[in-house]
Amino acid sequence: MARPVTPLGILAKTLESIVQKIDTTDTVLKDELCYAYQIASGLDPYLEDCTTPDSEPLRQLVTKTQQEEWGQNWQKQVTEVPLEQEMLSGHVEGQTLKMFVRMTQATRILEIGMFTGYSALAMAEALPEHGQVVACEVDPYVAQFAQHCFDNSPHGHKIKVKVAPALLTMRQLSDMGESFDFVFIDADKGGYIDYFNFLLETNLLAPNGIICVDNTLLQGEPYLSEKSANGSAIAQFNRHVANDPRVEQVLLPLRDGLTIIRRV
Ligand SMILES: C[S@@+](CC[C@H](N)C(=O)[O-])C[C@H]1O[C@@H](n2cnc3c(N)ncnc32)[C@H](O)[C@@H]1O
Repeated sequence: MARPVTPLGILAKTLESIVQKIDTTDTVLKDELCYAYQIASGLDPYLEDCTTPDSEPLRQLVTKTQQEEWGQNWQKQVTEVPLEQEMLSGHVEGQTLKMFVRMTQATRILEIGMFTGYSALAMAEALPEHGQVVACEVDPYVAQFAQHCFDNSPHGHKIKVKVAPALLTMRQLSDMGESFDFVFIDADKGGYIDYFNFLLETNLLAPNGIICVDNTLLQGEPYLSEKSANGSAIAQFNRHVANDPRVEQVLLPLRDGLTIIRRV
């Protein structure tokens, strides 16, 4: 069972715990807490319900990702980095990315951080036949896992996987004169500022290109006083983008935060 990894999911879980524990004769307080819990816990299922369902290959990819023993894989050194099922972005975010690709009519997509390939495949589904997703992933095992899932989809052939640290792949792509009209950043949080700067300072982001960045709310940490290393990295990234006159951006409270960025 996946643990909550979004500000809303954590809020709902916390309210649930309070509602279960509260021992009071104050029925007004109890009713208010139950109301707050219902509002918080009902939102995600409602969003899921009102959003176009995933394709069968995406559903199978999710199930396969949930069934994999990621903790054991890391202990047994099957994977080179620690991975967990919660990394997968999921239905509403996947459909959002797919919608953005259609809206921007992007044909060249760069993904930085692929994991089992959920977001790469969701975006590929929105591409025309000649479109391409170049997906950067540092871990060879999960890259192969994703490739098996892509092979089960009629859109999988549009995805080209590059197994290496993303910045290395980005340098190679830039040297080859490649550029992308849609970029999804969803890898190591400490690398976000470098990825962002590199995209803006090279030809890699096409002149009217869009960058989408995941986890920019990182479980609420950027606006809370206690931060993990990833929380601090995201807080710094968000400040960096907000202070950068080269871009305009909006941080959407979708799942764990999704920032949309364009050059001005
Ligand atoms: C949050 S997951 C990506 C989830 C995926 N985009 C999705 O929506 O399902 C982050 C992935 O980035 C990969 N990663 C971490 N650091 C990286 C790096 N420096 N270069 C490339 N990939 C990296 C991790 O191995 C992991 O698979």
